[in-house]
Amino acid sequence: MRKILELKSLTAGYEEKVVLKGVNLMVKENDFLGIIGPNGGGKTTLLKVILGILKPMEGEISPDGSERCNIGYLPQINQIDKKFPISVKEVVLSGLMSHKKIFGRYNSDNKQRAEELMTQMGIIHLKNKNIGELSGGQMQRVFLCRAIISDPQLLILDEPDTYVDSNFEGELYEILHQLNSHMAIIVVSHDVGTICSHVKSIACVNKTLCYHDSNVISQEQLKAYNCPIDLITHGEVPHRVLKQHK
Ligand SMILES: Nc1ncnc2c1ncn2[C@@H]1O[C@H](COP(=O)(O)OP(=O)(O)OP(=O)(O)O)[C@@H](O)[C@H]1O
Repeated sequence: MRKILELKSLTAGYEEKVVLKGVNLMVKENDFLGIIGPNGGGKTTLLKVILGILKPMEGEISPDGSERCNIGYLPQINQIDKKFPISVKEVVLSGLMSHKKIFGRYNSDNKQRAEELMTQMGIIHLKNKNIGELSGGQMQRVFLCRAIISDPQLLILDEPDTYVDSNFEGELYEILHQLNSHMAIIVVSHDVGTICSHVKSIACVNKTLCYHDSNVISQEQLKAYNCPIDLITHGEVPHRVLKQHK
């Protein structure tokens, strides 16, 4: 499997504050990696480094600069300015912004692809609405269309299950599995049970990164993670084993 991104001995943070230290991670085509970790553990910071928004303090990211693979990104919905006057259709097409000339127009193929994606996500009837008029779940679908319209090599989703009802959650992971046949996926989620039942590998991020080349993590392995977490497993045993009541 071809490598599309690698982080080596990476340290990253903000001004004097070190958030991530000694992080090593390799992403290969068709990987489906789930990132879990406590609040403030550094998951979003890791995504910012991968996206090239945040420069590492130390370490190496390869390929870098203009060589970086094409990345589609679904941000946390609460980070989006809902007052910005832009229609659903324009948001979806804006995922192609870096692929067209400045002031260039979207061509008919671009518009057709946007319509296909909006139909697939069940939001075609909203295409002329202003983004600020949508519910959180509808907005998730719009931004997912935007993230995949350029057919990226790597798709990154930051908490895609927020605002999403259980019907669409099933559909969402079905769509992600289809996309995973031709793109690598990294998904950050607090819904550990859901994420672990869909991904192929897991990274626990809490200042350092512990990588598990499987979607099963034992309690022993979680000790390295250094924070309380449910036991995640699949098959004969329940998906979550919660602590006993005292
Ligand atoms: N722009 C910033 N400037 C300074 N500190 C920041 C900045 N962004 C995040 N931090 C700090 O970095 C640490 C890691 O934040 P980050 O957002 O990466 O965590 P996270 O694992 O994504 O958390 P959550 O699960 O709450 O989304 C936190 O202590 C946070 O306060």
